[in-house]
Amino acid sequence: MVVAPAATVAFLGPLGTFTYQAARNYFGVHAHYLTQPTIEDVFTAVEKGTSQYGVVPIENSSAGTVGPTLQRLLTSARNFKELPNPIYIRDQAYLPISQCLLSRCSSLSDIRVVYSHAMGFKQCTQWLARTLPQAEHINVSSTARAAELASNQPHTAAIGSAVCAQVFPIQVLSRDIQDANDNVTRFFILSRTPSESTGNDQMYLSFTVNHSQPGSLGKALTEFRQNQLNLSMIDSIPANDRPWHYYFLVESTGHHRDPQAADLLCKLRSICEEVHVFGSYPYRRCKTVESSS
Ligand SMILES: O=C(O)C(=O)C[C@]1(C(=O)O)C=C[C@@H](O)C=C1
Repeated sequence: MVVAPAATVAFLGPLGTFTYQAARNYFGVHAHYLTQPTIEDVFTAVEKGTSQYGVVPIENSSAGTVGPTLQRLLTSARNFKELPNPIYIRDQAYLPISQCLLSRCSSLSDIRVVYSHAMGFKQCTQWLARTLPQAEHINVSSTARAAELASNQPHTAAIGSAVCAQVFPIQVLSRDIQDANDNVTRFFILSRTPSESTGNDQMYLSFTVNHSQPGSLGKALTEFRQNQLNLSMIDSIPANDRPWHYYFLVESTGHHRDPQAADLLCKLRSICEEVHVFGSYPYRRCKTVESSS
């Protein structure tokens, strides 16, 4: 019997991050997990072939898009031709997020410093202002890294998952401290091979336009409507080599190899600059507290 080798999966570490939980839910217990210090390193591991797959957060239902993921997607698009192995987004996964306050302190009044990932702080802004107004906030690379730091230092706490209390010597002081009831993060699954069309997909792409031409962005977006493709997300990132020039990152229905989407891409290439497809992936509906009630 030939046993298929376990998939290798790079994720934002250390163990205990929400990204790790999303990766475990998606790839299961038998995959080989490779912890990475930053989101950028997850991309690099897939590009270099150190890992078959990568898992990165893309957006949170209350705190919005994850800047480092957008930025790194764009870097890989701009270096596409030089990359030995271009990467594709090939699937997506959702994870409900319950943020906890984790600490070695037994009382909230002993806490002077709180560590977390920027997205963790954003999700708990009101709770922190109400409960720990005295505490300094320090951004670190992930919520589990925050828990690791707080587990080694007195008078500190971390915002992160309850899972961190199983990984580091730290206790859960408060649970569900996020401001929104329905708190969900969406993750992209990266690989060096694109996915096949399923007939019900979404795709993610970037382009830039001639900013001196009035209506150039409007014209590009109208093409999606004319091809019956429904837009679900649009972000803009400043081009660091051209002040006041932007890249637009757009998600819509469709698979880039389907006729309607291929026709759209053809039109976009004729009216926009630097059109790049990051990949297509099956459309998945996210179950929220609201939609299930
Ligand atoms: O720091 C973590 O635990 C992560 O997995 C990153 C991340 C994010 O970037 O959004 C993932 C889910 C939560 O929204 C908070 C943080």
